[in-house]
Formats: sequence, C-alpha cells, structure tokens
Amino acid sequence: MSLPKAELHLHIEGTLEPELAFELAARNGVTLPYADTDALRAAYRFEDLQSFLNLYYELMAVLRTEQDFADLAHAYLARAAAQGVRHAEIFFDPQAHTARGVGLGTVVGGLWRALERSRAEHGVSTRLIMCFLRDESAESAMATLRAAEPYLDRITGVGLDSAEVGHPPAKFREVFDAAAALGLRRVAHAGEEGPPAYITEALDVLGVERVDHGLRCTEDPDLVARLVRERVPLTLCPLSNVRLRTVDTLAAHPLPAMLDAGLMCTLNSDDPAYFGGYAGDTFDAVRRTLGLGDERLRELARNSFLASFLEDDEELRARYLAEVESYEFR
Ligand code: HPA
Ligand SMILES: [Zn+2]
Repeated sequence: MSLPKAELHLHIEGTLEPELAFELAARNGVTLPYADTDALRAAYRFEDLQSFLNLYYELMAVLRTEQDFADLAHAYLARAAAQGVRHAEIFFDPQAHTARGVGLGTVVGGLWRALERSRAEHGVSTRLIMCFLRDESAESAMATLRAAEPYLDRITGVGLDSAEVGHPPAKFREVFDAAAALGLRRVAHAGEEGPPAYITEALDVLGVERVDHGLRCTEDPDLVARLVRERVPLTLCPLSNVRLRTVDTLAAHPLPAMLDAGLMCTLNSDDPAYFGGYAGDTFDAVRRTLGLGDERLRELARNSFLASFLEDDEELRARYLAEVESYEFR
C-alpha cells in the first residue's frame, strides 16, 4: 500500500535478503552454511524470538566493509520508498558487529553513505537509532555508548533489543541516563515476549518516548489506561509477531482491539527480510486479514509521523501529515 507512512521499528540487519547475503558472502570470502538462497529461506521457520535471533546474528557474518553496510541500507531504502515509506528511523546493533571485529566507524560510516543520499535518491528522510543488546552486559552497553561519541552527530537515539525475557529494562538504567545526558532520544523493545511490567519499567526507569512492540500491555488494563492517557506510541510489528509465534495467527492479532482502546499504535516491519513483508505489505496484510477500514489505516499512518523524531524538522512532519490526510484509498 502506497499510503505515506513512517517506519519507526526496523532493524537494518533484518533487511538482509538471502540474495544480498550470498552476494556479500562471495565478495568477502565468507562461507555460509546454506547451499543457496532457497536453502537459506527454508531456514526461516522460527519457534520464538531466540530461534530467529540465532539466524539473524549468524547471517551478519557477511557484513564486513563500509560498502556492505551502504549496500544493505540502500537496498532497504529503495524497497521502503516503493511501499510508501517517507521517513525511516532505522535501528542498528553495533555490538553484533564490533564483537566480530567490525569497527563502529565502519558500520556508521557505511549506513550513513546510504542515508545521507536517501532524501535525494529515494525521497525518504531518515534517522539512526543505536540499539544495545540486552542479553549483553550493562558495561558493554556503556562502552558502546562511549565508543559512539565521535558519531553522535549521525545518531538520533538509543534503543534496546535482542533476547528480552530475563533482561529487564532496569539493567540499563545507567546507560539510558547517560544517553539522555548526551541529548539522545530513547526507545526500548518491551512487552514482545517479556511481561507488561517490562513496559512500565521501560517508561519509568529508562524514560523511553516510544515502546517497541509493547504488545503484551493488553494483559494489564491499568497499563493500557496509562498508555492511552499518556499517548505513548507503540511500534507494533504484526508480521513479526506471527512469525515469532507471539500471536497464533494474523487474524488473532489484537491490533483492532488496541486501536479501539485508544492506544497510539503504529505499524512496522521489524525484520522484513525474515518476516515476510515490508511496511506496505504489512498495511496490506492487516487491511486484508484484520478488516481495518480506511480511516483506521490513515490513523496508523498519521500516528507514525506524530510519533517520529522529527522535532528538528516540523515543516517536514507537517508536509508528511498533510499527505496522509489527502491520501485517497483505492
Ligand atoms: O523483534 C526483535 N526483538 C528483539 N530483538 C530484535 N532484534 C532484531 N529484531 C528483534
Ligand atoms: Zn524489533
């Protein structure tokens, strides 16, 4: 669907399509433990978040040079633009690369090469959000933040991702405080597989401005009431929830009930190369399967721009919002 939209929950490493993975593997002399792209695609059957993360981290071995990261981001931006994305706030996982000996400068430098040309080349404005891996230590997160200081002119915010259960937000209190002191925006994955209490903790302890996923808030009516009252944006990823078995089927996804409850929901693709669809595909799927009407879809698109970190360019946000309001559904 070409409805203008912002994508606020997108892991750039999760846009690595099998074809590009094999191309980069050949370029870098990396051997993948899959015969070809079909064999790799056949491995995209996940039991839960961890089984996905295992493959997600394994495939990153092909990303080695600045050019690799630039090619990865360029391919994503072209696809996103073709599906109506006007603005993308892109996550990346520095620790997953520095642990393999790929420097932070290589990662940020490569991504930036694609991002700085994106408005002119694809009509997509962008921001970068650096995520800490919550299954790594708080010390490692703090070291990553310090290592990122030379690049903060290109980084808008920090996030928190990877294996959730057993790694509550409070573990990262100090690094999020330090990030705030550096003027960085804050978001965190919470309530994907973890309990509703992690959502509350992300808000109260980490000071996040958006909750990534936040799906399990539905189990706690008081929390839902708070999220509605405070208009906390949730970056939902329904195709991801189905593939990682957080919900049984797309038809059973609570998105319609969450909208009816007044929650400020946005629709996102998370790791589109792995979960079967980019942003426009996600809008198409919820329209088809959940029967969301045009005005609900418009609300989701409007929310995406309202929840985006465009405070430094309100003129651009206003232009995007006007495009949403005048969009004609077919
Ligand atoms: O959906 C996700 N959840 C947590 N960590 C992640 N890293 C990439 N995608 C995800
Ligand atoms: Zn995610």
